[in-house]
Amino acid sequence: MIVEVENVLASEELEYLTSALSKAQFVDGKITAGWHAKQVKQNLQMQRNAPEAADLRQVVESALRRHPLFSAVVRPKKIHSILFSCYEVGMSYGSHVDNALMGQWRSDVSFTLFLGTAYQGGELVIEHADGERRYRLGVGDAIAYPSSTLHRVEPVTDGTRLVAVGWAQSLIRDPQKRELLFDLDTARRSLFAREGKTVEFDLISKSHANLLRQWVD
Ligand SMILES: O=C(O)CCC(=O)C(=O)O
Ligand SMILES: [Fe+2]
Repeated sequence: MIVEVENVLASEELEYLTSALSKAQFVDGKITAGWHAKQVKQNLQMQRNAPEAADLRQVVESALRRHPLFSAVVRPKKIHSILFSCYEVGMSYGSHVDNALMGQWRSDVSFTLFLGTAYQGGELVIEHADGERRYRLGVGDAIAYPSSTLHRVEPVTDGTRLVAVGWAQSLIRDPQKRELLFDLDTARRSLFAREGKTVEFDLISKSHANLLRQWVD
């Protein structure tokens, strides 16, 4: 499931991130790419061990965790490997699949959090069996998509594309099971809002809880 998650960042957080990133040192993005992705990765990223890096990653992680849609769809066990990337004119990231393992953590869901819109080109393109979809979201919004997909970032033709990217290992490894739990949860909440705690609500809640118990990693 691909979800667009709006308003992940509060305005102070966005300001804090963009101001810190405007002063940060950026290095060649190839250093964190897998051996095949290196061939097509042309961007810059903030040095991972810069003194402010851990703080900036924490802002992104906690903003995502507290977002009700992101947490319900992704069910993150671990949010990891957050990077701050910058694409200047001519930079792009060709078609690739993300590494399945990053250190000890699995990548189930990839995300991009958009930190600026002053650029042209630079769409995130996700490939599907039946075609491609292109994404370019507003500032402070994020997209979450399966790490199993081939995807790319189109060349930036004007301005600078600044994003935070990262990965989540989900409590529910199988994307179909994750979607099923999300649908059941959405349905029971809407039923509750309309009719309160009915017998039907209790039965869906029971099924939801018991499936979660069976499937959680
Ligand atoms: O910048 C993006 O939207 C995605 C970048 C990407 O695919 C990656 O860093 O693996
Ligand atoms: Fe990627």
